[in-house]
Parts: sequence; structure tokens; C-alpha cells
Amino acid sequence: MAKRIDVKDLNIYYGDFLAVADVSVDIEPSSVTAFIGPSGCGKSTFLRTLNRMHEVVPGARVDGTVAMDGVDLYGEGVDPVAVRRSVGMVFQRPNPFPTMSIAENVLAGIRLNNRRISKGDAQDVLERSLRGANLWNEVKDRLDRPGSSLSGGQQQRLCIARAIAVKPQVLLMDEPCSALDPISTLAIEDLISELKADYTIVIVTHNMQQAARVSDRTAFFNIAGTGMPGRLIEVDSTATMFSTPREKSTEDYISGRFG
Ligand SMILES: Nc1ncnc2c1ncn2[C@@H]1O[C@H](COP(=O)(O)OP(=O)(O)OP(=O)(O)O)[C@@H](O)[C@H]1O
Repeated sequence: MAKRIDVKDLNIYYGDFLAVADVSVDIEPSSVTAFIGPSGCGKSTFLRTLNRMHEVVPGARVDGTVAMDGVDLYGEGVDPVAVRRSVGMVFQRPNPFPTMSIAENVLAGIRLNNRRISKGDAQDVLERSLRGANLWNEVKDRLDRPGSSLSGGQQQRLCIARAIAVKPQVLLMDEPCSALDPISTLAIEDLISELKADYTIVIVTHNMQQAARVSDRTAFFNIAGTGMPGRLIEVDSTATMFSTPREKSTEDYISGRFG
């Protein structure tokens, strides 16, 4: 089931460097939230705090809370590996495991989690995940071919299938279409709209049209200057953000006046 995320007073550091300051935002379940803003304002950094990937960088840390359905992901005793299992991630460049087949790619997360799975169950997961990622019809006859034999757009859908195979509650997407052609981009955007029935989705995008097309809510981040922390400036329904934002900087960014 999709979960809600409530972020409160979050500061995000790389060592001593405060990269993103004082973020508070609520992310609704079964919705798509877009993070937009100029380069370096901390969108990807913030995204990675939502599944505890940020702390993989040596010296990186946060203070504040990120609660999923009321449970602080940074609370004592919370296992970051379990967090990453329930909050899936799709990256900018499609990154299937190159030596694995299409089927092995989809099942990789389950196998990495050391879950034993019968052949029949594996077949069910495979089909459910590939159907969920709108890829089944294109690959069902060549599941044993390498993942790298697919087109870029298909590879990205394979990565989405791999992410949803472990039944996450939240899906984070960091510029998932930036390496794709326009047709593959539309396929992923359609898929995002379908997936939001079952998942809470957060997407970082530089593409304003994409944010307007796929998201229910949009969060605008900005940075006052190099070496300064990024900040969340404004978050609202996407319709409001794109028509009557409260802040002038939001309007300037959305209308292409900077960034
Ligand atoms: N691994 C890292 N170590 C140290 N500083 C980092 C690291 N990754 C990012 N930063 C810094 O954190 C700040 C935010 O970077 P981030 O990549 O999150 O921004 P962004 O808004 O996603 O940018 P872009 O749109 O260009 O991808 C920047 O000042 C960046 O230099």
C-alpha cells in the first residue's frame, strides 16, 4: 500500500556542508509529487534522504524527521536496508545489471534480499512486475535475453519493473527520463500516472512540461548562491504552482526566466 511521508525540519549535510536547510513538507499517498528547481539546489540530495540513500556517502547525515505513515525513518533501531526495500528508486540513467537476463534483472531485488522463492512464484512476480511497468508484451518472448539488449526506454521500464518487484510503498525517481527519447519519455510518463494508484511517487525533473503533465503537487527548491544551502521555497498543487504561485522566484523559474 502507498504510504504518506511527512518531513519535518530536515537539514541535510555532506560533512560540515549544509546542502539543504530546513525542509518541511507532506507527501500524500498515491500521488505524484515533482521536485523542481535550478541545478545544485538539492533536489537529488533531498530525494535520497527519503530512502536513507544519502548516508551512503561518507560523512553525509541529516537532522530532523522523515516519517513514513508516522514512523521516523531515522528513528532508533530502524534498519536502513529495510527502508530501501520499502522505498524503491529509479535513477537518471537506466542501470540494468548488464550480464543478467531480463528475468534475472526483475528478480534481482528479491534474490538480493535472500528471499527464497519458488519457480511458480518467481514467474508470477516476473509477469506482475513487467506488466506493471508496461513492458510485458514487448519482452515476454525473450525473458532470457540480457537486460542490456533492450532500448534505453525499455531498459528504464525494466528498472521500474525491478523496483516494483519487491513491492515498495514509495517510488523515488531521479530524472527518470533525462536519458530517453520523447516517445520513451511519454511511455514512462503514462506509466507514472498508472503507478500512482498503488505507490506514492516522488520525481525530480528539470522538465517543466513533465512536472505539469505527471504530478499532482510540485515542490520548488532554490539556492541563494554557491556554498549556500538549498531551500524548499514553495509547495502546492501543480495547477496552482503553474498558474498562481505565491513566490516570485517560483514564477520566474517556471516561466524559464532563470535556472
Ligand atoms: N556526494 C556529495 N558530496 C558532497 N557534496 C555533494 C555531493 N552530492 C551533492 N553535493 C552538493 O550538494 C548540493 C546539492 O546537490 P544536488 O545534486 O542534490 O542538487 P540538484 O538540485 O539535484 O542538482 P541537479 O539539478 O544539477 O542534479 C550541491 O552543492 C552539491 O555540490
